[in-house]
Amino acid sequence: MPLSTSKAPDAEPETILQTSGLTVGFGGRTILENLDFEVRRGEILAIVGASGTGKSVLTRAILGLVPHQAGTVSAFGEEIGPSGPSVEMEKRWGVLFQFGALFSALTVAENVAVPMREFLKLPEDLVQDLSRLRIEMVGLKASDGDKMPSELSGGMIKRAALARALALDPDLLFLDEPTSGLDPISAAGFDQLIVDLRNTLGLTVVMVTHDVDTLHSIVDRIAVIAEKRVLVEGDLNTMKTFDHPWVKEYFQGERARAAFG
Ligand SMILES: Nc1ncnc2c1ncn2[C@@H]1O[C@H](COP(=O)(O)OP(=O)(O)OP(=O)(O)O)[C@@H](O)[C@H]1O
Repeated sequence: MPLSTSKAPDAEPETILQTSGLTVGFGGRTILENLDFEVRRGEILAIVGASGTGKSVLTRAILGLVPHQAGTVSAFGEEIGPSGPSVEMEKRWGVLFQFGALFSALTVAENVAVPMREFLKLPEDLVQDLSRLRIEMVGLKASDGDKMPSELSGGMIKRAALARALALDPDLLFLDEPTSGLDPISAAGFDQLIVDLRNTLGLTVVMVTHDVDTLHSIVDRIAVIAEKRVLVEGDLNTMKTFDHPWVKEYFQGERARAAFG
């Protein structure tokens, strides 16, 4: 059953993120070549592809965490120069890493406060209030803010990491396999949370995922990475009719049929 995905009314298609001719490689081995990709304001876009095709490399190249050899990356209408994204740009996006990447020696609330302390000069009581707000926004209890990451379940770790990704009230959210390791009910709950946040905060969401239920229930558009580029992009129906061995197996294979019906 698809989740409620109604969009904010002002979601005019507008490119918020774009790569043009992007080429990324390591030690003479090209992973992505001449890759064109765009993300429109307000959408939930999923990057899918076989293991090792370069989905994480693409997001890391966009975030400026790995260098690219050719092409351009632009975010919010501004090209990211050779020295990587500006601080102003970094403040406009939040990242949820695959395993949460919480600081194990800090409480949940302290983790959420890290970006605020790094980027904003706010009085301490405001930082604490904002951290609590973010924690509640992702469906955790305010009292969970006092817990250490080691005391959290897998689902709570994802939510705590999401609260930290939302710390600076970003426009754009990157999620790396957000539902991996969650049971189906927790995964569905997390998917609904992402939709709700997109709708209430007006976020744009880019996620790397292998979760066919997520693709079915909340994603607006899908970009398939294969053969070092975006092989095809579009909605689920486009994927279901695209003639390529991996795309066919992924979107029309047994597991896909179970999810897509
Ligand atoms: N820093 C690096 N140095 C050298 N090779 C790298 C580096 N980062 C990634 N690679 C290589 O790039 C290729 C793509 O990796 P990437 O992690 O993007 O795959 P992926 O599509 O995200 O896979 P998965 O679905 O399994 O997470 C892999 O062959 C990987 O070994």
